[in-house]
Amino acid sequence: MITMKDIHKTYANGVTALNGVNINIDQGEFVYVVGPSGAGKSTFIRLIYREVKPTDGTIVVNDTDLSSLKEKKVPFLRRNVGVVFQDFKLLPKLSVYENIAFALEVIEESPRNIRIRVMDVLEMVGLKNKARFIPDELSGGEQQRVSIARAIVNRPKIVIADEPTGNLDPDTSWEIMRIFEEINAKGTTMIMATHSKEIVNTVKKRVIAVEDGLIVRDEHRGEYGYEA
Ligand SMILES: Nc1ncnc2c1ncn2[C@@H]1O[C@H](COP(=O)(O)OP(=O)(O)OP(=O)(O)O)[C@@H](O)[C@H]1O
Repeated sequence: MITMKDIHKTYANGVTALNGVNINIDQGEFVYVVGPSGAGKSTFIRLIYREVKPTDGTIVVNDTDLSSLKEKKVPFLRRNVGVVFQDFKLLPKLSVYENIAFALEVIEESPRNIRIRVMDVLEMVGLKNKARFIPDELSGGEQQRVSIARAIVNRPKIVIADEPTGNLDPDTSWEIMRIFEEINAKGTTMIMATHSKEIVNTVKKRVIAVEDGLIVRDEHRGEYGYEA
């Protein structure tokens, strides 16, 4: 499903973010990526949707070797990898509905299918009644739910979330976690980088800890393991 072999990443400025990462993540797993600031968590996550290319090593995602993937094939990879960001990254001038439909319009889904699928995911995240709102008219938690709906509308095999609750209050963060658990329960792999000790120690999952560009711990039903 996701395999990294001896992955190294040194950015153009000479900073080495990953320094020999080996990992295997199976379809349907729920994985937290934890570690101190600057440890390499975002770099690890960005490799999976080819936002970042490794300097060395091989990475295979959904049977595709990303090391040799041609640039023009990257959009095909991204159809199977939904991404959720800390700052939502919604298009401010488009409605909730349009923000989500956009992901399907680019792959030329029929208008009828688009309508059905957008309303389905809006129902799942509890925002059917806000389809015509623009992002500014929503709370942070609601905006994050829209971005989750956008990430799953293509029915990807993997959903990646980089600090998805970083800008949200605790109650809203639990709502977001409930949605991620529901997505995962349907067989989607969930990979989430987080600094939330409370979430990791409450909703127990596999924990991968990254420090200085290396995986230093990998435990099923693991603990956060750092001071919050
Ligand atoms: N685009 C980039 N260009 C140059 N250096 C980068 C780039 N992105 C990250 N880095 C550097 O790589 C190292 C790892 O960064 P990364 O963002 O992966 O860490 P992180 O664990 O996600 O940190 P945080 O918890 O603060 O988000 C850091 O030293 C960072 O400054």
